[in-house]
Amino acid sequence: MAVFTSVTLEDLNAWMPQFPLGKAQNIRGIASGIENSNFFIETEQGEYVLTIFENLNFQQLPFYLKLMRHLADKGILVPAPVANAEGELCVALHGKPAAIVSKLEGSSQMHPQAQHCAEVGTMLARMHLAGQDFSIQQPNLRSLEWWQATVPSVLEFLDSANRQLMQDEITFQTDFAATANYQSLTKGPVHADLFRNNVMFDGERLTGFFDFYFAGCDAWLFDVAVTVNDWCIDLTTGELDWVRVNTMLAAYHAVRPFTSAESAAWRPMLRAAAFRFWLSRVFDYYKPRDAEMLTPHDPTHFERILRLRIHQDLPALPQLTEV
Ligand SMILES: Nc1ncnc2c1ncn2[C@@H]1O[C@H](COP(=O)(O)OP(=O)(O)OP(=O)(O)O)[C@@H](O)[C@H]1O
Ligand SMILES: N[C@@H](CCO)C(=O)O
Repeated sequence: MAVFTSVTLEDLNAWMPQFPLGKAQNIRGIASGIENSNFFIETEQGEYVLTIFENLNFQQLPFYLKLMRHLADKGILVPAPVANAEGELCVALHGKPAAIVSKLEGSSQMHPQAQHCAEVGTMLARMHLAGQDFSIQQPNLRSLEWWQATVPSVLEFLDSANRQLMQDEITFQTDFAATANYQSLTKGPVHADLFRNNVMFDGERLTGFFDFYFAGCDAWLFDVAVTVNDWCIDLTTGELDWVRVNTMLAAYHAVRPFTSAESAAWRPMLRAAAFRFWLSRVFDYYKPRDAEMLTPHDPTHFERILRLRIHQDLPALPQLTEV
């Protein structure tokens, strides 16, 4: 179970008076998740989620929590962090940063149909637009700089074909990031990890995006590519399902039209999105932070997706019709 730091009801009630939620009546550890310790808590004001951050620090967290607050205030369906009496969203618990956020209704849709992809595409575009006037800048901490620093540390664990693929791709992505095409892409706060397990649905109704702790300022198209690479594929082969891709892209485009620069960058960005998760999964697999507690994700899944995105035919991004 992914609770690295345990919290009893007594611990919680000693800490809770600073929040306007009354007494906590129950606390339950959440088994899924590999980054943080998460709990459902029942308070006099209803159910909330308590997260203890195992890897992020007090300097990094205001970006994520204030972004969620900003988006929630603009009507984007995301968990709303609760401030304490001093107006702080992030407060130490057992010496680690912790936050309370609202609990989303519903559950993850692990077998999405086109309709679910449309809902995700629409909310993603709305989220990008709503984040435009967010004032805090923090880079995506899992982008090019992290890739460049991390690749050398994992090459020794790969066979020669994968070592070659990883070296070729980091070179390709370094060159791509230096192009005028890449530089001209619209950037802003992105979720950067919008997988099926980070979105809640109640039937076909999307009830929220969550787990913003890989968010950062990056190209909006990177967010679209990460999302397509998880929501619109056959999970066993990594192949794109063109109906789901086209439905998600059309829904996004109807809210925030894609630019011609984004069309030109689509394939490199799908590759970047696959590479990011191949690398982080290889890293977590071979260099786990705590080997006993983490159940690493399968790295070969994204190696397969990266190989496909380099060569396969791709559905084009929708374009504005010229008049
Ligand atoms: N605001 C929320 N509302 C409802 N459920 C939530 C909320 N936040 C987290 N959960 C539940 O807790 C589980 C774990 O949360 P989360 O995915 O954020 O953990 P994590 O450790 O960051 O995991 P990972 O990085 O592996 O996705 C989710 O799958 C979801 O069931
Ligand atoms: N979504 C990531 C896990 C970290 O959030 C993955 O599937 O590798």
